[in-house]
Amino acid sequence: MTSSIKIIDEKLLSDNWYILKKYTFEYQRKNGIVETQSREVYDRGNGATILLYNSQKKTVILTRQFRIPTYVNGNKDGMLIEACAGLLDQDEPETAIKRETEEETGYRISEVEKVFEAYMSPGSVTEILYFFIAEYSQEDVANEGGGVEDEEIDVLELPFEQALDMVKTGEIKDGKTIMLLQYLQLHKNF
Ligand SMILES: Nc1nc2c(ncn2[C@@H]2O[C@H](COP(=O)(O)OP(=O)(O)O[C@H]3O[C@H](CO)[C@@H](O)[C@H](O)[C@@H]3O)[C@@H](O)[C@H]2O)c(=O)[nH]1
Ligand SMILES: [Mg+2]
Repeated sequence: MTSSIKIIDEKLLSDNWYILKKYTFEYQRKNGIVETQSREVYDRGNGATILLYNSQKKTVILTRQFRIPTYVNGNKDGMLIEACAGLLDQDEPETAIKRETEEETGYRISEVEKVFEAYMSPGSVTEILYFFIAEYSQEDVANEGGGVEDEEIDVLELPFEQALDMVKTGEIKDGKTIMLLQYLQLHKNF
């Protein structure tokens, strides 16, 4: 299929933190008719996420932090359990995820395995998220984690089976985290 998109206007709605724009574009429908559409697009850069696992102990490392968007949409105390993740901030995905892993979880990991990449909210957010997994062990601890600046991140070490159960019960409700837990279940013979 050939794309025949023509951007005809790009209006900045907010650059208060990240960038929200309204795009007006010509889009050719399957029947050949060209119509003009407008969509709001939020650009907060690309990100990376990682699931740390220990094959011997059959455990994983997750994080817990306050997420205001979930609080205003039904998550009672706003706390969310997630795989470690962060924005790339101009780095390559592998460099960025090693940096975020050390900042958020305290583990300094040298070998990471990229498993896939995905648009996580393609109707409105530009972001591609790069997904990684890595083995961790006690020897990899470099600091106590918790994040940088005003971040307040708890580090959780959980039995893998318990984490999977928490997906079923709804205690884990974050898309990237569920994707990574299921990847591990499918591919790592856990
Ligand atoms: N002051 C201010 N700070 C903000 C704002 N938006 C984000 N921040 C702060 O910017 C920092 C970004 O931290 P990262 O660890 O780099 O990113 P993240 O928020 O964990 O994002 C990760 O998870 C997201 C949700 O799953 C992913 O969308 C994203 O790709 C990334 O993987 C956080 O401290 C966050 O509070 C804002 O509007 N104002
Ligand atoms: Mg983060």
